[in-house]
Amino acid sequence: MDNLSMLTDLYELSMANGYQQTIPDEEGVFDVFFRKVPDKGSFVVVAGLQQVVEGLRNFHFDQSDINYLRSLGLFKEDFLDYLKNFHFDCQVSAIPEGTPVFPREPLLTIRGPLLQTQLFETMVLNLMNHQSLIATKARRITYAAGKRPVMEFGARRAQGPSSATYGARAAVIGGCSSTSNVLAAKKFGIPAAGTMAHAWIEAFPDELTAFEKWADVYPDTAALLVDTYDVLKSGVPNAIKVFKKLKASGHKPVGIRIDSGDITQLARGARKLLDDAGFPEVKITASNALDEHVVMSLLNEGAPLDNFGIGENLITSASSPVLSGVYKLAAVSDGGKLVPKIKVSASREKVTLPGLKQVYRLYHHGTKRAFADVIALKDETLNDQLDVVKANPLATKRDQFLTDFDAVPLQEAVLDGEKLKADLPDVFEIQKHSKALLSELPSTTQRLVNPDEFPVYVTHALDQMQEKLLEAQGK
Ligand SMILES: Nc1ncnc2c1ncn2[C@@H]1O[C@H](COP(=O)(O)OP(=O)(O)OP(=O)(O)O)[C@@H](O)[C@H]1O
Ligand SMILES: O=P(O)(O)OC[C@H]1O[C@H](OP(=O)(O)OP(=O)(O)O)[C@H](O)[C@@H]1O
Ligand SMILES: O=C(O)c1cccnc1
Repeated sequence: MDNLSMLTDLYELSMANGYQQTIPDEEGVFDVFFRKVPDKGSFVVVAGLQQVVEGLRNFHFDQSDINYLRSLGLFKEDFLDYLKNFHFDCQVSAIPEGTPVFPREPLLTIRGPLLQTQLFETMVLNLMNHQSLIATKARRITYAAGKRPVMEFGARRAQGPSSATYGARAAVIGGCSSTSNVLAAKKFGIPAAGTMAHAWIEAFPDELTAFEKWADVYPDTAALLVDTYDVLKSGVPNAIKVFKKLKASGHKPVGIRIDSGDITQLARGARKLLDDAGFPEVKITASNALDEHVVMSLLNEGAPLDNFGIGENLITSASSPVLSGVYKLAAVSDGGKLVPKIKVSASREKVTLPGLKQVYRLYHHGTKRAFADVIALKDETLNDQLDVVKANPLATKRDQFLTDFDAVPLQEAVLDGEKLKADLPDVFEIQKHSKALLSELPSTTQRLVNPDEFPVYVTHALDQMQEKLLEAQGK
């Protein structure tokens, strides 16, 4: 990945320069979390950690960066020297990619020299907000598609090259099976997949010739686009002619793609024509501005579809295009001792959780059925008789008592300085991990429309720490 150190908001550098002149030796702890799930869903599929780790390990400023920063006339030479000789010296712990996570949970925590930790905010949020957003959207779409593979087709509509490429990675984490984006396929070991465009059909004198020429070039992988002229009167009958020839010469016909019109009606008609011609194995792919709702609607209508190709609505998360993850200070050292901190806000909902923390997923004892998450102080041990408080300050009946559970910590150590402390699995391993954890959530939490909220609690100790800090602020 490119060096992203300069992809920062100016105020991070201004603060870091200021810390160096005022409290140069203090330590800081920052948490990444979000408050609102896109698309009124109940969870986010967290993603982007691998790029965060690469970004942090590769964090440096070259001479041209230093020259530019000097030209702003804001920074002391000592600070520019510090940046020039930058040496990453923080500890990072994080919830692994692919994990379904909930509002207010610390997804990633960075502890280290305050002026360093401050510098990472923009880059970390940029990477995690984007990939988590697209992984979450992809999970919604692939959930709607059930077992039918979804190909990611969005590169042409993504908001720029990096969104196309890292978006394809996130799409696979969220359940897509392949991508048309060759750069992403190469970079992340994703199967590269695709069919043909209307241009190919239009480039030949007629549709049948176009299909025949394609089949000559790709006899074993031909998936023919059948909607350039008329799906049922021309596209599918011509495809069948070509499939018959392919079969006669020992090849296996693969599929057709429908990219316009009423997909259910057209897929039904196409399926009948293919079956009647002796091609029940030929697969039907649908595309054309699909999203989770259209996919669900097509399948509810009984459309005989085998695959989906999905671009713009997936790669831009068009229906809900922002994940507002934040990076908030949880503690600062004072003379060597960490002091928990909160951000006090006019809105009670926005008050942050102080201190070093861990998130636990709670399972009914001896089962794989998750029923709640608990955010605790890092040095707490959770016993099996647990008084907790709902993490959402606006919730009613906040106090709860939990028992008879197994608690699994979610955050794990990832970096100690530049030293990697955790495995960074490949995208399909992450996808597998994600599916396994999703299957542990209640089905009512998993559904797309009006899902049940999954309870997230904080321990009494954490709640009390927050209350004390609020009182100290006169709140
Ligand atoms: N049976 C269906 N149920 C629900 N939505 C459908 C169905 N068939 C198609 N759609 C979706 O309806 C939307 C509009 O379809 P429409 O056929 O009007 O597309 P279009 O883009 O206007 O067609 P064209 O590509 O020919 O210009 C697309 O998102 C498409 O995926
Ligand atoms: O609709 P999406 O989910 O983004 O899927 C990708 C679309 O990209 C291609 O169309 P193209 O960009 O050539 O234009 P079109 O919309 O006119 O078919 C393809 O035929 C799909 O329709
Ligand atoms: O291969 C395809 O069919 C494809 C790729 C990108 C966009 N639309 C379609």
